[in-house]
Amino acid sequence: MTIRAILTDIEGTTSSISFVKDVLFPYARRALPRFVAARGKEPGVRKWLDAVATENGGICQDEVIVEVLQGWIDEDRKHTALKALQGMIWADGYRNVDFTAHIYPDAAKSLQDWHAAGLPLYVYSSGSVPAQRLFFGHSDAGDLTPLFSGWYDTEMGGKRDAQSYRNIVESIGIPAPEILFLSDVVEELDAAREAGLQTVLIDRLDDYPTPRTGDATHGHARVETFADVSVS
Ligand SMILES: CSCCC(=O)C(=O)COP(=O)(O)O
Ligand SMILES: [Mg+2]
Repeated sequence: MTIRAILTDIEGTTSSISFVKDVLFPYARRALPRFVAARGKEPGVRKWLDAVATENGGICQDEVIVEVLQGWIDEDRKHTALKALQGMIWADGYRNVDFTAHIYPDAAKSLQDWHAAGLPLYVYSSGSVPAQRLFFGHSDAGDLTPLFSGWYDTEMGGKRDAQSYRNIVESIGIPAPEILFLSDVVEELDAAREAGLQTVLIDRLDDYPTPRTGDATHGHARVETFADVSVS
């Protein structure tokens, strides 16, 4: 089947897990108390803090909300409120050039080649859409945001839920069998396949030192870099 669009995950797929875990998450964890104290009253921030408070029995003190959020960072919770707040915090880091976002060179090259060939590219990540734009806007390969036609986060639903991919397919407007989804997580690929998308497991040896072969691939095509993703 022809591929007419590509949907890609970020962490573990275009970019290393260690950048997210060792740079982005600790930055957000450290900055959270000051960020909440400085901006906690802004409606766009308050709404997410209140969502966390409600989910935790109606906590009143911001200091406790911060502790809950820091616990979620430690657990790598993919919670929409946490992801939205992290995105706002990382904006400062990118602006101050405290870091640039890691992107595997093969991913940057293939994304550029596919875009040049006229293939629409989309992102689906647990990171919030603003965080995704910052990420690709300040990548090691420069500003890659012009390559993308659309951005999706967990406001479309969880990444292991087939309905999320149906929602994205409807938004993209291309039939599911003509969209290729790339991810490092087989459960995400399972959900995308259930929704009718084509799938490829990106199995990066830097992130997953033991190659996932046989049953561990759940029958998804497997490659180790974007250079081996076939789109024709
Ligand atoms: C683009 S924001 C940084 C990554 C992040 O917070 C995250 O949760 C990434 O999850 P993914 O769905 O891209 O594996
Ligand atoms: Mg991932």
